[in-house]
Amino acid sequence: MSTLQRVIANAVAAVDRAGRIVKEVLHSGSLGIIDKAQDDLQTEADRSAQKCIVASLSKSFPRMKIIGEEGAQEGMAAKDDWIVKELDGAVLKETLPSDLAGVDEKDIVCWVDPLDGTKEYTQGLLDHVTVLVGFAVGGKAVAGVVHQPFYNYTKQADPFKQGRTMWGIVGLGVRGITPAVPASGKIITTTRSHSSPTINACIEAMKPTEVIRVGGAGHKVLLLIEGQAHAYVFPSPGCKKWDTCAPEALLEAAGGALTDIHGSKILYHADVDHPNWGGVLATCKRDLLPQYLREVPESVRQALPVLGQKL
Ligand SMILES: Nc1ncnc2c1ncn2[C@@H]1O[C@H](COP(=O)(O)O)[C@@H](O)[C@H]1OP(=O)(O)O
Ligand SMILES: [Mg+2]
Ligand SMILES: [Mg+2]
Ligand SMILES: [Mg+2]
Repeated sequence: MSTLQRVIANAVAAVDRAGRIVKEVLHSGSLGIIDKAQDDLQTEADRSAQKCIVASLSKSFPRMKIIGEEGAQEGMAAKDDWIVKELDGAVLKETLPSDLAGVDEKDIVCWVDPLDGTKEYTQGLLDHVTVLVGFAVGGKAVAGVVHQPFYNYTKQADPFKQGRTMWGIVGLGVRGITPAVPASGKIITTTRSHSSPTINACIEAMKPTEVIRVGGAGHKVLLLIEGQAHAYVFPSPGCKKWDTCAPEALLEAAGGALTDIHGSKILYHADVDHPNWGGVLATCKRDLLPQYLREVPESVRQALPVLGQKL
């Protein structure tokens, strides 16, 4: 059994526990909101869910490098029942692509966003929330685990029996989600809570038939995979590597593509800068990406630094 496969299997089990914590905090009625920076909130759910995922993965895979959005969380003990040792059986049944099967634990970099869509979580837009665990090897996003705790959420049913988990491995495919493409139009999804004149100018230049403004990098990539939007356009440095690693791998495994606004690969080595300085551009199908890249106005390109290598 390959190490990467065991790591992904553990992450699939751990995100479910993290999603439970996200629900428990919501139902406690006390979100414990902290302002980390302007337009950058953290809640008790972000803190505790990160502790759960990082404590679980680091216990079983101590040589893997794990980078979480909420930092080291020093002084905060993980409760015993937050530590998930289980490995998801469905992941273990798969056969990994040969280039990933032999990867050593110390060469895996894990990017954790314990709660993506924090702003929307605090505003009750619960379906925008995802838990993201991405895995990179050699700087490339190769596997992504995405949990959506409030998928099709209804207050009438048991909250802990709701939610879904999706995962994808580049070269293998996706599980827990069925890829589709929009039937017609030119539908762009983008931020609802971190907008800017540059973002709006870029979208306007692309002449979409519809713009879907929703929260979360994970959520927007799910819209691409499920055929509700053609492109995710975010020419801003606001998204960090933990926002894009798992969504990028899931999208690529589903046949789409995610790069920066210049078409350069986003790099996920352990020592990289955390912000995605070149912004984010993603399409539901990989062959749609060049068209959207050509449509990025020169003024928008000038506003964002060029980094990395072209895809
Ligand atoms: N200016 C910003 N500061 C901090 N985080 C940001 C910023 N812009 C985007 N993000 C992160 O990227 C995600 C996608 O952006 P948006 O929802 O605006 O489209 C956000 O939910 C947030 O992740 P998180 O909620 O995990 O902090
Ligand atoms: Mg955040
Ligand atoms: Mg995020
Ligand atoms: Mg987050």
